[in-house]
Amino acid sequence: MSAHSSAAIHAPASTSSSLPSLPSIVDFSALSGPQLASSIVVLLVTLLLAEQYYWRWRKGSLPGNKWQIPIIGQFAESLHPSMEAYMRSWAKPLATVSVFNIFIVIASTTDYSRKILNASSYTEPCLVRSAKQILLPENWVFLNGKVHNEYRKGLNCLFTTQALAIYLRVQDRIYRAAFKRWLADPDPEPKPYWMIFRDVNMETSLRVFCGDYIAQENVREISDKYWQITKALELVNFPFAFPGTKVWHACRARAIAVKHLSNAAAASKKRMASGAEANCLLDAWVEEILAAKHYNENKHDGAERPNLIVREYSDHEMALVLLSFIFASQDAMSSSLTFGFQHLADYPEVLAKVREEQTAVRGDDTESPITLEWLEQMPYTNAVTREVLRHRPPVLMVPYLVKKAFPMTDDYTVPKGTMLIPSFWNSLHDPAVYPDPDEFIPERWMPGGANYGMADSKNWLVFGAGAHRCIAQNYVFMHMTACLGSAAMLMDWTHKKTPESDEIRIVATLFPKDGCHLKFTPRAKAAKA
Ligand code: HEM
Repeated sequence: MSAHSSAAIHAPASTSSSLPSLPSIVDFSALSGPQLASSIVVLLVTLLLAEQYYWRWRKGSLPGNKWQIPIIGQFAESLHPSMEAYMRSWAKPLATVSVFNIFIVIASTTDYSRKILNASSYTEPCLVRSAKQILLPENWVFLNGKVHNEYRKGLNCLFTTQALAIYLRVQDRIYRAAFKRWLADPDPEPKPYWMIFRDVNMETSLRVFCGDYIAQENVREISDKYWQITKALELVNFPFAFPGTKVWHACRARAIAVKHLSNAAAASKKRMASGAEANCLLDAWVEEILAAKHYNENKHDGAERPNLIVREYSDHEMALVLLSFIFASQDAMSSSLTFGFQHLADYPEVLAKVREEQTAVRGDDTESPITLEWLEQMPYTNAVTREVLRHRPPVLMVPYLVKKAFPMTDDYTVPKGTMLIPSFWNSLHDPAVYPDPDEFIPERWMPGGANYGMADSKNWLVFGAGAHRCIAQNYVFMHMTACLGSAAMLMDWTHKKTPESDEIRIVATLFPKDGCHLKFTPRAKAAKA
């Protein structure tokens, strides 16, 4: 038995012999009924006043309610997030909220957001409050500092040009199959497509990540169950994962996903050991590990190979990395695809330019799978992707946990334990940087446009910044540009505008409030025009 556990076992015995027990200090049995009642009232009032005092102390000079609803704070509001409420909190550079006594500071200027994202000695990523329960505490996304940087370096091999070329082949196959299904829909009326885009996106992710190592019925199962995870992605959930709560459902969904992903990792290791060709992200990863091992065993000059991955990854560890990718991508990508299709229908002049570019690159060839070389020759379609991401940034905020008091301004230090949230909407809708920021204008990214060549400008926070910036930015551009470009080439679609089309619904990320009513029809003749 370890020294630690034996000390823990012996402690109560020694304390009970040296300290008076609680009833001997406050002998409740000696109190009359009214005395007991008034003692309890005094105790409760003291606790409630202490809670209010603590709130004001943490808030300091920052704006925010003078008083908090006891215990739950603004929990009710956080259950139904709305753009209107978010906009109110972004009206000030720093705003404060409390939910179940979790003190939250929301930062909404570019300078503050960047300061937080680059303060890894003061902060660590906490995603949303329930994320550790859902993704499991050992997941690499919760690492920070040097150990995080090292781990992340080992994952860079998953997003090389060579790896992206493999993924693009898989994506092309899945989009085309989805387009066929949408075109074959006999219903003449437009219908909401946001959940359909979501399903296609999950299928794309799982096939890109796991190839054919996951059976179709398991892809379906993960996709269906994953909705439970999306629904649990509230900033702050009910604190206990009791059976029936959203977090409890999400943890059950995660267990199923991890089981299938672990099995896929094991199958990829087995297949790649026999020298097979890489067909998916897992294969590309295993191939890299095998190549590194081989190099290590055979190197003659003792030189280290750059980006060498020398260690093994267990099936479970690989599954958790894939889960983190699904977690990071599923909702954001579904949101961006939905707005991409909606905007192309609402701005026919933009769609016409996309088609012109697609035809210039592909000619009459609508059948060959899209390639990385082709994508490089599509600056306008890429500009559409960039503008969709700016106009409707799918990740509005990234919560961090303050692990050491963090001097935010000259007169305000964010206390340890605070959930500190940089938010990006204001940066991406700043009229000084993006003229007419609420308009959808892909031309701003083209030669002669206001933002041409400014992809790395200070305000471009779509993918965050600093050590935890999105690892898959190139993948995102490839995914969106390939999908929207091919759709424009192969189909026509109409968007039924409703009063809610331009309003935003928040379910983990942003979607058009009406779910985006679309109807797809073939474009065989026009494609040849
Ligand atoms: C429209 C799509 C996407 C958007 C807008 C987006 C945005 C973001 C943002 C804002 C962050 C946090 C950055 C920070 O804390 O500074 C992030 C992190 C991350 N993203 Fe993405 N993302 C997208 C798609 C993806 C995809 C497709 C993947 C995986 C295939 C992915 C994997 C990750 C990972 C693993 C992290 C955490 C990185 C780390 O902690 O080192 N994301 N993403």
